[in-house]
Amino acid sequence: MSKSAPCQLILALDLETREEALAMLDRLGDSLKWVKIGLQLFTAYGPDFVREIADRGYKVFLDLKLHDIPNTVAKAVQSIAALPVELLTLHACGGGEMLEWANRARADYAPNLNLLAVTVLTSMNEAQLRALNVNNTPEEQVLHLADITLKSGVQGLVCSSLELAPLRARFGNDPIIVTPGIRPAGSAADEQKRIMTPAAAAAAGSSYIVVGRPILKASDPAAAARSIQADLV
Ligand SMILES: O=c1ccn([C@@H]2O[C@H](COP(=O)(O)O)[C@@H](O)[C@H]2O)c(=O)[nH]1
Repeated sequence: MSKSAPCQLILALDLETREEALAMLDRLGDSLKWVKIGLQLFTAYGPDFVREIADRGYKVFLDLKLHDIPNTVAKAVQSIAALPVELLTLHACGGGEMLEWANRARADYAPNLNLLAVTVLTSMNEAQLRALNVNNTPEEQVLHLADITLKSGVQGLVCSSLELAPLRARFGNDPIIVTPGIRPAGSAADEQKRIMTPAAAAAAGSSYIVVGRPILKASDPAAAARSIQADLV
């Protein structure tokens, strides 16, 4: 088992406009290395926005959560291979075949890209899984989907920090594990249900924590980001 690298902060740049997003990055300064572009800004501004963020020197995590038939997902990965993206998400629920096709497209067209399979969304709890006829606990379901994902050859997982300990115990330090659902102590409750503090997530073995609103909505976003980063070392 290789030694785990230090946990890093990824900013979820979930804002309405390109101008707001760039102004936020200007406020946050140099210490931020990773930016996650999600559905909100990608659907508004597309590949040009991805290039613009990468041109500013950030590493880009493109969070599109692809979920379709294997051929369609593999072709999307092929298209994304032309972009300066380091991490890309797809849904583990698409199944092993979809994940294998996506990973083959990655290997053929973008060997430096890492794919991450989203297991159980951090906004979901056991009751919500039951409503979908999934009778596993979130932890059991994450481990089940992680087995399928890692057998497919995909490089990493997205899950909540609550599942880090059992995942690291089963799969070791090699898989990239990215954990959203990060809330500093004292944060107000919202739709994120499986949450952890930055320090606890880093200690539990997260490769990258993803943080959006606790930074974006802070009165001083740069101070909020600095305080989270200080908790990771
Ligand atoms: O299970 C998941 C997968 C992705 N996300 C994304 O992470 C950020 C979290 O933002 P916050 O404002 O810190 O809640 C957001 O972009 C989600 O799309 C997730 O939360 N959970």
